[in-house]
Amino acid sequence: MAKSFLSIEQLTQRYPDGKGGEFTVFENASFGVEKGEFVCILGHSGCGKSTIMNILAGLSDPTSGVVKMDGFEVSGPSLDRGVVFQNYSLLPWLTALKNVTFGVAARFPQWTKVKVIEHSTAFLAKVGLTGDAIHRKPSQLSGGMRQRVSIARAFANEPKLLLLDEPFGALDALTRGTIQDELIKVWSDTDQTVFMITHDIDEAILLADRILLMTNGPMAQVAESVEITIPRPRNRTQIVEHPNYYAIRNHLVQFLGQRSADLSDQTSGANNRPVDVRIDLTDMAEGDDPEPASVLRAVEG
Ligand SMILES: Nc1ncnc2c1ncn2[C@@H]1O[C@H](COP(=O)(O)OP(=O)(O)OP(=O)(O)O)[C@@H](O)[C@H]1O
Repeated sequence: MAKSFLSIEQLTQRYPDGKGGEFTVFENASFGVEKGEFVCILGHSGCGKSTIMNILAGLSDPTSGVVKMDGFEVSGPSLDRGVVFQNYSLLPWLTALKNVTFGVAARFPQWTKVKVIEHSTAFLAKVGLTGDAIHRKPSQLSGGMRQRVSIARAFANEPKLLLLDEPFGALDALTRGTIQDELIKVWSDTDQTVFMITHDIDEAILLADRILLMTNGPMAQVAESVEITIPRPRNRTQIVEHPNYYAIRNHLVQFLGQRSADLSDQTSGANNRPVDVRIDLTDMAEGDDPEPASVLRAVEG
């Protein structure tokens, strides 16, 4: 099997349990992400999503296992991997524009100052920030605007991989919807590879090419990789009318409501890969029996 652009190989994370022993967050987790893919990861609180993201970012080392990007082992943070956290993490003493140019100038040291500003301004505009707003400091911006700056900053650096850790978690539903649309727009313009943590099933279906489902911890597993068989461009109001929408949604709800617990705390094999799940009602002829078994094709990955 050809190696993926991002290859997570037999990742194990154990932590001290506070009683002299240790507990295993996940063991031998293995999966891949292809170049240009948008992958979301869903799972209950504490299953290890942020731990995986921190390892992918190079911010922490796993107990064992490796992550390879473009064939090279990830170790330590790098401008090749951009991270957007829920809490914005902007530099408070710099304006929105300077928060973006700061990273762009470091990423592209050969660029002129004018080019850095043009590039950064263009990315801020992609997320709806123009005019006076880009010269304000984070404390003078709303939460939604700050998160737009974070997203613009991350994309403007053109990292090979963008890691988004619940980037919309702190936003109200309306702002969240607008910024999700902007995120899709920037992503489709740039063809970045994105790995995103979310707790929101509908957000994941709207944004992702594929959703990874984690069982509950300890000993969590990335149990399934669910393909989102809904064509792009997707629109939040029309997507719900697609025949696959509720079939996929019900599958995810069922996993998180039941199977994530049923499958939890199981010892895992040496190479613990998710099962590929493809749900597509559109390739059924009219009059076919819409039994889940006939539309749900699970293939060992
Ligand atoms: N540095 C650490 N030391 C000890 N235990 C840790 C450490 N970091 C995380 N954990 C534990 O590892 C497990 C996984 O944590 P993690 O934050 O990755 O989960 P998560 O799926 O991202 O949760 P949430 O959705 O609530 O953010 C939890 O039980 C957590 O308490």
